[in-house]
Amino acid sequence: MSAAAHPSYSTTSTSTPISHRQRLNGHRSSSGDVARTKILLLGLRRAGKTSVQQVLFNNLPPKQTFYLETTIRIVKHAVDTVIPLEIWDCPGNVTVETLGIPLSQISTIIFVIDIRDLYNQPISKLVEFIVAADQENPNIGLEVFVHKAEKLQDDDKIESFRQIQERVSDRLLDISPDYEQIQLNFHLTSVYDHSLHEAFSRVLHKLVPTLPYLEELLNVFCANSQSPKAFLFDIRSRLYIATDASPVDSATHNLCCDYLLMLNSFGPLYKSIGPGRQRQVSPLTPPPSASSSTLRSSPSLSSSGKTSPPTTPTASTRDTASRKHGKELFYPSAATSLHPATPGTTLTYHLITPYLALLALLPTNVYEGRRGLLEYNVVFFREGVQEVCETEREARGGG
Ligand SMILES: Nc1nc2c(ncn2[C@@H]2O[C@H](COP(=O)(O)OP(=O)(O)OP(=O)(O)O)[C@@H](O)[C@H]2O)c(=O)[nH]1
Repeated sequence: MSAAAHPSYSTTSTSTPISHRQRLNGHRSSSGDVARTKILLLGLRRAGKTSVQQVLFNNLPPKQTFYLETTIRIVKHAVDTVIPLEIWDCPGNVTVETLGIPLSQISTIIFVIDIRDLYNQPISKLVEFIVAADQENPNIGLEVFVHKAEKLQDDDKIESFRQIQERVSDRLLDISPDYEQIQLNFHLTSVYDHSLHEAFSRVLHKLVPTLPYLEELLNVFCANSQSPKAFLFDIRSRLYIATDASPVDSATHNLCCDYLLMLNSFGPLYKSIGPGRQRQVSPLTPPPSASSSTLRSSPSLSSSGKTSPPTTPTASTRDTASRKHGKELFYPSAATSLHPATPGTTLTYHLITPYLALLALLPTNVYEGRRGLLEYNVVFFREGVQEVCETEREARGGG
């Protein structure tokens, strides 16, 4: 997707101590604008830290991570999503002492460990950070990405994953039996599949203070739209920020990720044709047209037994969105049919804020027959999310 359509993820180099700000899990960044939640990427040389950051937040194709140079000093990446993040890509030799700020200012440590590296060194370094974090900031999130997982066959993968967890836990227990209680989260990841996105999304969920409100908005949307699954995605990184209460199955998650990737790649082709004249985009399922007045006819698909006349999918969303976000916006909505056979499923995409999109599975008959009501529910959902984001921004001092 073109850089103009979304705020860019900027990079600054390290490393001045910055003032402490505990509220909302964030700390005012050195640029002075907004309190950013800090995430450290730690691990030995060549573990894959920069690859994780670049693939997620700079759209680097996984194969090109091969050409990344060694990180020699901390690089901070500002990422604007539902919460403002600052991701610190640290060199392999960084220690608690050379970090430049106390761990009390860090929200989460992600320790990246190569799955084939079962030896002493990475585990010692991880344990060193866990012990320091436990003393300085017991609330810190501790996440371990057991990375490059695609390199091993399934059985070896599971065995190595288990061994790494066991060794970390043994080393911690050698130091103190109290470490039995410590909350450490292990994830199998690879830049070559969706596991990295899924793992990082789960890390992010723990950092979003407004998550329960977003989940509730998604639950209401699903109930009123007969949707079996809906996600709120960060468009550019393709991380999901929240989902409804039904369980996430990887296949659905991966499908949504791939659809976003496709839209992001083709987005510029459909870009705005002029101020205030957004082009309707539904590349795979062209919408029937109708009056936007039908959008207001009933608040909920499920509460209406009748089929509403179909309506232009973005009649209201397009207007609201283009008013709010100006002419840079494109792709206000799109949809694709997943199973053409009846009853069929349709995957829909709706832009919610400049960074966030709603992706939802819908029965095709609902999508085709009750489009107006769907759009009505999207408008409610969008207003709710925008309000939550606004509150979050004000609390962090950015609004
Ligand atoms: N097979 C595989 N290789 C990966 C993966 N992620 C990263 N790599 C490779 O690992 C190597 C090191 O990646 P980097 O991202 O530079 O590692 P780093 O931890 O930032 O390294 P330093 O900057 O030296 O600390 C590169 O050749 C990447 O292509 C992965 O998921 N699978």
